[in-house]
Amino acid sequence: MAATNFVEIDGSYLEGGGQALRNALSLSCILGKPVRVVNIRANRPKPGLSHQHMHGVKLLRDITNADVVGNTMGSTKLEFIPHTIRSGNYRVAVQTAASITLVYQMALPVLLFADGASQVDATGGTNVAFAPQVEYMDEVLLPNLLRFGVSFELKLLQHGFYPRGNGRCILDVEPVHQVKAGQLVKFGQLDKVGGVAFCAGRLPMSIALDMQQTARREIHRLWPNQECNIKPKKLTFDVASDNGAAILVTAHTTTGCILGSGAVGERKMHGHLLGSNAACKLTEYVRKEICVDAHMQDQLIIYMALAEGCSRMLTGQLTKHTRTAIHVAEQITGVKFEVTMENFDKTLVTCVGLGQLNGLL
Ligand SMILES: Nc1ncnc2c1ncn2[C@@H]1O[C@H](COP(=O)(O)OP(=O)(O)OP(=O)(O)O)[C@@H](O)[C@H]1O
Repeated sequence: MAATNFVEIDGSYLEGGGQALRNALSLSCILGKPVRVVNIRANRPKPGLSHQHMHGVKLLRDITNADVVGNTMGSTKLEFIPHTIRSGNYRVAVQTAASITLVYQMALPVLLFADGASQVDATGGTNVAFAPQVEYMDEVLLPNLLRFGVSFELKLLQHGFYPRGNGRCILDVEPVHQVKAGQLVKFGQLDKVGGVAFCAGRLPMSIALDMQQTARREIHRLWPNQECNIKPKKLTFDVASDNGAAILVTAHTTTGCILGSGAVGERKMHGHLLGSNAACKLTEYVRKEICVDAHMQDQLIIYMALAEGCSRMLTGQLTKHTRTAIHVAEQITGVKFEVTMENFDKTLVTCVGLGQLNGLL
């Protein structure tokens, strides 16, 4: 039997987190290229695969009927040989608070290249630290992806927080013929500030109000007359049974840019700190007049690499996550990203994508 020709990705490069694995496997499925990822999450306190990554790998294995070696807890090496992408209804049951959105981050680009509509019903964490909150995926990622001709529908049925999880979402994805090049370079002017500040379980409504009011004060300190519609909420028991608190603040510009900034409460819930953290980051983006926020940067790289034509995004300084995503995308797709400093704190990222066609439609 002929030896498999793997593209080898070093998971310890730059950020050294799970995102290199997620991007590598998504691209592997879309391009039909076997990949081997070594040194997985080498820069994390507990290196190797954790629940979220294992569930993500299993989901991509199911979607592409892949041959997989090394998908075990703590594994630092994985070999993945994908076959044809199949549309369908998939279920991911994470028993911990591992992030549902990170599992979706892996599956969404792949399902765009399937032969029909798909659904992924997932349980796990919906609002956890170091991952996009479900609200961010819906209110920030979705409108940014619409610029690339990509859409999805996300239903949040149950919130899930650290440590128990138990959240549940359903993601519906329609396939595309091709991803379009996205243009995210004109900031225009700040139009609206919105968002949500919520708490759940035994936490009092005062925490949600604290987050909302502190965030609003921070926005008004810079722009006293700015409309600022952050909704405070106490979630009802039927949609959130455990204690949890989180905020997402969004800025919408006159040219249609949407930037987001969030914070999730951990053991001690200080509403004013969560509110000011989220709002301060957002005001920094708006003051710089960038079109793509610090977390959206790395999440758009895979779409820029796959798109037909030249995509451009104007953002702040590149994060390590973004530089890692660029490195992985360049290695697997062969496309080249160009990064130019516009100012000392603004960066223009350009990429002529692969123009990957969905051969199954
Ligand atoms: N507050 C946030 N809002 C939106 N997206 C976020 C936020 N925090 C992290 N992310 C995104 O979540 C992803 C995390 O990637 P990372 O490689 O750190 O994950 P991981 O290694 O799987 O997790 P871990 O940090 O547990 O090792 C990145 O795409 C990052 O942009």
